[in-house]
Amino acid sequence: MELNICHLYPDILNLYGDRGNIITMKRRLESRGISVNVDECSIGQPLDVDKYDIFFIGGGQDFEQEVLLRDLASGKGKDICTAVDEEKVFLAICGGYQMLGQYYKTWDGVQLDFIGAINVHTIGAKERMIGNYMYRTTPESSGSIVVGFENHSGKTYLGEDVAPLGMMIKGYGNNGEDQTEGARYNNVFATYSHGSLLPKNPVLCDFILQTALDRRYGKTEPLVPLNDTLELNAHNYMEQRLSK
Ligand SMILES: NC(=O)CC[C@H](N)C(=O)O
Repeated sequence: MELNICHLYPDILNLYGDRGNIITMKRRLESRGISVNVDECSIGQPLDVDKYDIFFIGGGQDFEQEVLLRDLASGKGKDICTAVDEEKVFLAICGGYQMLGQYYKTWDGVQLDFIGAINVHTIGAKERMIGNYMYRTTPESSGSIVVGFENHSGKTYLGEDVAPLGMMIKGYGNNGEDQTEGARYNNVFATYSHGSLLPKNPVLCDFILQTALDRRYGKTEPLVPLNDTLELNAHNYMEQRLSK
């Protein structure tokens, strides 16, 4: 088996080492003998939607998000919507999550009209939501505890047809108001978790990989377990700290 991963806008949306999620997916697949190809697609480069099983979009500041608008409007936004409708797997972080939504109105009143691949919108607040945080994903998204780090001014609100990725245990999540965190629509997994999302949360990582394999090959054998001692040490340390 093999999976093809597309890293969208790696040179623009690249906060807090979000790229580590791609390294983790690749390593965890290759450890099971599954080949992985990773391509990058940025501004001005055509996107061949059919070629990919997983799309990854990292986080970025308001400025970088604005830089992308023209490229998205020139056709890539539509291509991304097609991929979402075709139930391709997406992992989108923070600014990349907001970009999949309808729009982002920044705290200083600038409206960025995004692609509407998922029915969410984001309104910037003056006070940023920053810190280590923790949530439990819904059963449809692995039902596991996720530890992470969030840093955003945007408050995201989910539309009717979009489920949360999880429910908050500690921290702000989507908006600091309704206890939801992230979004799940078709095979889109969107979250505010930066940096070490998949390295520290191997259960969620394998769930996402299994989803991509099942979509491409039909129902596949469960992924064989790996030795996750280090990953779970890091996970459990944060979980304990955040439980206090
Ligand atoms: N960390 C990020 O990706 C930031 C996203 C967005 N610019 C915000 O502040 O809400």
